[in-house]
Amino acid sequence: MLLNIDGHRIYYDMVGPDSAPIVCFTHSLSSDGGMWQEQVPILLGAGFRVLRLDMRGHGGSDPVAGDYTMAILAGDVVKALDALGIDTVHYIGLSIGGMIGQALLQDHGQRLRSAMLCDTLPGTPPGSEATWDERKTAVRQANGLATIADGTIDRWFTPAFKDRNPARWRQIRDTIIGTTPQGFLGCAAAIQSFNFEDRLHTIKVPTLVVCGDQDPGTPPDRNRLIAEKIPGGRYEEIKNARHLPNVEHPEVFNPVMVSWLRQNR
Ligand SMILES: O=C(O)CCC(=O)CC(=O)O
Repeated sequence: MLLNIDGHRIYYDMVGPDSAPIVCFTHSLSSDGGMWQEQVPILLGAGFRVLRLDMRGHGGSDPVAGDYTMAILAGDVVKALDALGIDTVHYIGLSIGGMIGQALLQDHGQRLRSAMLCDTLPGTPPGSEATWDERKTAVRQANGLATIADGTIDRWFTPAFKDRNPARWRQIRDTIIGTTPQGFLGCAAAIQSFNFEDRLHTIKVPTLVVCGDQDPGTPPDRNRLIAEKIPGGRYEEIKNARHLPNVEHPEVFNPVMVSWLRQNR
């Protein structure tokens, strides 16, 4: 389904009973709401309603040209909630979804009942400018993400997972390649220019931070720091997982998620 937000269409998917508390998911850079498919049936079974939003230029959402900021991307989430008539949600975001989550926690905290931030960062890591410039150049030159897809998959999944579930990682690789260059470049610019570290202590919403123990791009120490700086923040690590622990080890991730949501229901 599509929502018109300021003239561009945002794709969303909402399932579950009208009266149930809503869990709102946002995804990582160059993925889409499909990265949460291992979580949806579990949440429906636990009595929640599930909303998945595709970021601009990702999945089924229209690309918008130019550089984005975390505030702009958080604004898309708030406008989508407004358009759907939703007051508050339990928020779960991974990677850039977790960065958008920090923007929401700081500037729109009244819309969140709880937050789960996964495999994310509190700010642009020092020294990462060149890495992001290289990825952006590769995407611009190829006018697409095909040339960065294999490197991305290797940061996202362990070799053991790739052996165990080739159909799933290939599906996610195809989603990476299907991401629009504008969506990737706009979001990459947002990742290159944000810093929430100094304001994390102002957050008042219950927050859990989760990270794969082998995540190379958004590593455990950066995630633990976010939990330490948020008053009452909690931290959990998923063993033997890289950047997408919800896909790599749903049998560990899902009980952590459901237990967290039940505590804050
Ligand atoms: O995946 C994201 O949303 C941004 C952070 C990132 O690039 C991590 C990675 O791909 O290793």
